Amino acid sequence: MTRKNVLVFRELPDDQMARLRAAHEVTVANPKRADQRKAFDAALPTAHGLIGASYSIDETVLARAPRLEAVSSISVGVDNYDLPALRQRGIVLTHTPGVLTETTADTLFALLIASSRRIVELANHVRDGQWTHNIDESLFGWDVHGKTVGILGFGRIGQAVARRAALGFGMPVLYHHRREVECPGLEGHVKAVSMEALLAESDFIVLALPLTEETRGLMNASRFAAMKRGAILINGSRGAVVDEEALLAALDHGHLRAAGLDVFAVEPLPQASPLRRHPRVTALPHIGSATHETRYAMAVLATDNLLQELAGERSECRVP
Ligand SMILES: NC(=O)c1ccc[n+]([C@@H]2O[C@H](COP(=O)([O-])OP(=O)(O)OC[C@H]3O[C@@H](n4cnc5c(N)ncnc54)[C@H](O)[C@@H]3O)[C@@H](O)[C@H]2O)c1
Ligand SMILES: O=C(O)[C@H](O)CO
Repeated sequence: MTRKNVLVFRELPDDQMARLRAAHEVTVANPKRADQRKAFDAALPTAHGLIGASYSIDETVLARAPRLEAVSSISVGVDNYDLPALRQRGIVLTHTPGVLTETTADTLFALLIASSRRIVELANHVRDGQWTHNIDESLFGWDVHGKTVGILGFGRIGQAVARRAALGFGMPVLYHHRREVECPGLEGHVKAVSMEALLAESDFIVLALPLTEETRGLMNASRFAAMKRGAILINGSRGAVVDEEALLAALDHGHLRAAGLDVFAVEPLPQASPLRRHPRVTALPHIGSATHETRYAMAVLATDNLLQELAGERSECRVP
């Protein structure tokens, strides 16, 4: 088989680097690091395959990559790729659905519990030496079990959150989708409703949507106003699905009780962002899938995808 040129943004686990090197010529260069930018720019014009995550691949990058055949994203979200530009050039894009579903759902459920039971705030209370007498009700949290959770983005991750909520915590689950979704094992626990009903009836709203032109800014001031008073927002999709200023206003007016956020419009979250220190925001550094096991599984799948595509085979993880 012809050896091709593969550009890797960041070192993969050793065994996956070895698989790539056995088949192809490999360059490692991270376009986001100033000290590696030159190497990236030098390798791009001859690259047949790219593999990595969270770097924006648009027309300006593609114009400098005339030999590119396949891009393997180590993520399920593909909002940082210019899909029409890739399609127009006949470049295949693959991603890593499925292998991160359960871990990401764990993270979102952890955020949900932490936000409602004030876990981070109260752990800091102990750490800061403030636990000098029994806490009073000013530090009580709110129940999770039995409350209603509304899920926007009822795909793999949304349904995995629903399973945790319904089967583990006795929570009725609402979702809003273009069509009714079959959920084996969850019959009687989940209900498809209108967007209005989901906003009005949910104690928690969990976002597990892709970022698209349709979902950008979906959670805006009027949707926050339509949410139940005292509800909690959990965002595990992409930051830009939420209007962050409107979210801050809804928290400050007291209409929303809290927010648990794994993703932000700008990442890393800028030092000046009020979301960093807001007393009712639990902010995580985009760790939905960040466990040793899951990141390894994502690297293996992304390597499989690229090796298949460069060998002229069709991977099962092509982005349609
Ligand atoms: N926080 C993290 O680290 C992390 C990890 C993995 C995925 N994600 C995000 O989660 C997203 C979902 O991943 P998934 O594997 O569950 O994808 P998926 O495709 O299985 O699910 C997404 C669901 O959203 C639905 N949807 C799309 N547009 C909608 C709209 N306007 N209104 C209502 N529903 C809509 C789709 O029909 C689909 O059912 C990814 O695209 C990514 O952005 C984040
Ligand atoms: O989309 C994904 O897979 C996660 O957000 C990691 O980038």
